[in-house]
Amino acid sequence: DDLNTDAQALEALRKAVGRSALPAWNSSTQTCQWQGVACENGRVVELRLPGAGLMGALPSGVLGNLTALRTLSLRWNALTGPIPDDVSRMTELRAMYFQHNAFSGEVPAALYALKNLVRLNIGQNKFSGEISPDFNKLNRLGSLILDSNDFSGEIPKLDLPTLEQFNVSYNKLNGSIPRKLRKMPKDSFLGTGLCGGPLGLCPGETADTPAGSPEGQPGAGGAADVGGGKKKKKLSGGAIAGIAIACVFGLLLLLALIFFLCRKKKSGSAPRSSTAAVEKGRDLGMGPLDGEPKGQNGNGVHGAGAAAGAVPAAAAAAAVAAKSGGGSTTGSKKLIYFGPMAAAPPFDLEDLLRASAEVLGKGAFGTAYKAVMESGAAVAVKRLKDVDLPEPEFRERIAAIGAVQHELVVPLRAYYFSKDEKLLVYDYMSMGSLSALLHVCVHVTFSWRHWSSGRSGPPRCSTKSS
Ligand SMILES: Nc1ncnc2c1ncn2[C@@H]1O[C@H](COP(=O)(O)OP(=O)(O)OP(=O)(O)O)[C@@H](O)[C@H]1O
Repeated sequence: DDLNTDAQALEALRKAVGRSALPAWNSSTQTCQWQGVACENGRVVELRLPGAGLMGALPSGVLGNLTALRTLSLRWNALTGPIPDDVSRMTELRAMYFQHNAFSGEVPAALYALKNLVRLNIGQNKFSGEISPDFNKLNRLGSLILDSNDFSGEIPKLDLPTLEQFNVSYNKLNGSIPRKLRKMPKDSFLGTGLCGGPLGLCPGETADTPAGSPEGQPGAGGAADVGGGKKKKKLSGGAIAGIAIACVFGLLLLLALIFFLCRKKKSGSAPRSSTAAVEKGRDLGMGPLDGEPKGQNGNGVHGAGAAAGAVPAAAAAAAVAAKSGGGSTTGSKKLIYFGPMAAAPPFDLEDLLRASAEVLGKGAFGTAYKAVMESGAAVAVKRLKDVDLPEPEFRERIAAIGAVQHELVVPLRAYYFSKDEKLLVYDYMSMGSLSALLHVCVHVTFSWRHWSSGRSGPPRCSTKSS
């Protein structure tokens, strides 16, 4: 490997393709001074013969002897045939410019041995076959120009980290542009059947297909999947709206279900007591049996509208009791009377069931109702709550109360007992509550003049002034 060897190679090249084009190359002049030749350290390092009128096929075993060559430019000539295999010996080659010739055949495997190649331009020739993935071996390439040839098939996955210029335009290529090449401009791929990247979406590809996926997209012309990537489809706006509506609807349904279950649990967990019976009465549409006292001002005074909203509360309670099978222990489902009334009961349970009722007041042991029966007779019914005595004991205690006879004690006339319902029936006292009279009239509207005038009868209240 010396200049002499280089000179012989150049002379052989001239004879093969430039006999008429390179008359100045003769032995009378220094090799390094020949047209297009540049030397360095006694070796030919550059051969530039662009548009020199070279014709024919490159001879084998010639270029390979230029082992120090770094730049080989034979562009714009009429060179034909394949690139000879011995180019692999030009291991120092940095730049190869073969564009605008008529080279043909496949790119020889020998070319991929030129590891130092930075610029390779074999565009505008007649090269054919597929673009080899072996171009990846030329990992110093900054420029790879393959345009205007007869390359076919798909572009292989090329991963050339320093590649800045790439052109495969006007070849018979198809399929998807590989991921790493999609950054190249559109001009790099014109006149091909390629898709993706700067050329727009491939069939079946969506706008948000990640950069890593295109290699997996089917190419135009039914090309096979070359990358094994996965399609990732974006949800449409309609689908997102549908999902959102479904979520809201599902949430509402869930809330409704929870609400329903809570209510069911609440009603289901209530103890089977008079309170439960009241709730049952409500469920039966009997009205507010155990709410705020109606027709009463909170101190036991029956107001003008006392009867408003009257409901068959006691009757309802009794009915509930009867329905609940509460009389099972007695089997009678009857009112039990005391004293002389026991012989000739003025009304029975049925009458009480049909009576309309209004709440008089609530005490510690239950609620008192005024029950007015169809006959017009009125009684006060105390509906006991939380009294959980066995029937014999209850009867015994009530009998003791029923036996009390005193002019200052409201007589207990009858009672009803069942497991879930216990009613005490008293005479109805129509004069109102002493407590109310004391608290409202005495402190607020009691008239001393009225009192001192010596008029008879109870002091009257002025609801207006109170
Ligand atoms: N027999 C009756 N006639 C007229 N009104 C009555 C009668 N019994 C009770 N009331 C009215 O009903 C209110 C409540 O009576 P209730 O007996 O429930 O009160 P309480 O004695 O405080 O109750 P508890 O003994 O359960 O604590 C009374 O303040 C009164 O106004």
